Amino acid sequence: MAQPTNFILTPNEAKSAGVSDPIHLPLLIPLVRSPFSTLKVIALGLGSSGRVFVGVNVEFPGLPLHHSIHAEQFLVANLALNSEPKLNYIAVSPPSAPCGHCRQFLQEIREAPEIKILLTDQNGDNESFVSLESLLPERLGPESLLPENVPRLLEPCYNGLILAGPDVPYRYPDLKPAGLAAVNRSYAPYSKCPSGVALVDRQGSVYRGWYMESVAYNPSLGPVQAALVDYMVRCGGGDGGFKEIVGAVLVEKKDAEVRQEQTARMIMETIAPNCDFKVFHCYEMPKGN
Ligand SMILES: O=c1ccn([C@H]2C[C@H](O)[C@@H](CO)O2)c(=O)[nH]1
Ligand SMILES: [Zn+2]
Repeated sequence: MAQPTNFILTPNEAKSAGVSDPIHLPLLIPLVRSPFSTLKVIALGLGSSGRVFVGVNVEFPGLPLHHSIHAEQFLVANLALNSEPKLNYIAVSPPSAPCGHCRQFLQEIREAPEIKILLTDQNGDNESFVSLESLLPERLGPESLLPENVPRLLEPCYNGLILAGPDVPYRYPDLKPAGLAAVNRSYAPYSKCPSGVALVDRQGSVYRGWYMESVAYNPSLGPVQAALVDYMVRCGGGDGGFKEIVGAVLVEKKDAEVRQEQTARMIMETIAPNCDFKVFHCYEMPKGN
């Protein structure tokens, strides 16, 4: 079996792999294994901590194309799920620039216009960094709809949600607290309808991810996709792919205007038909508590 991809490299690991400068990010491309796509796209990102993050595109056979995860979106979710405060540089392979959808999704990061993107010519030569601003001028940014002080995608946030009763038992007890922790970190400043998903695999390992919105709504990343990013990052996608996932919990507000339940159930039924999928509701902790 091929070595699983290391989706997060410490500064020392990046250096050992020859990446001592962001221009060397493409050296990591041959090390990335990406089992979930026909056309493979790899995104590499250097965060402000010096860690290097990897993203791959994920396609879901049996689902409409718009449920796919772009490599750059995977990369951003990988940073968010692992508390990286800033993304400074990106390189995408095959030598290309992020598509329009990804340029838009990246806008949720504060000071996004300053993110540097590595551009290469068709031969993979003449590399140089350009700013995201130059690739997406006249952008629609979060400041169009949000006040300055609202935390942006990679900034810490806590939504103050608690689980609604009654406390129904569920066969994978670790998933409820993991789903609650996830919904509390969900980035949903536009709809104010946060959601989180926790997954468990056959080995009992728990993964989690949360809904991440875009000011343009459509490049938003669903909570199942985000949890699958965690699954890929931490176990490489598993030997049996997503079918290894045996339990899934979605936590969202009851009667939320933006509800994930039907979509999340449909995705899980398609990619992991034997998975036990449950929804739990949450509500905002009354102020003053
Ligand atoms: O910026 C892009 C553009 C496309 N893709 C993926 C999506 C799909 O899986 C495949 C074909 O478009 O490439 C990305 O990952 N990033
Ligand atoms: Zn894209």
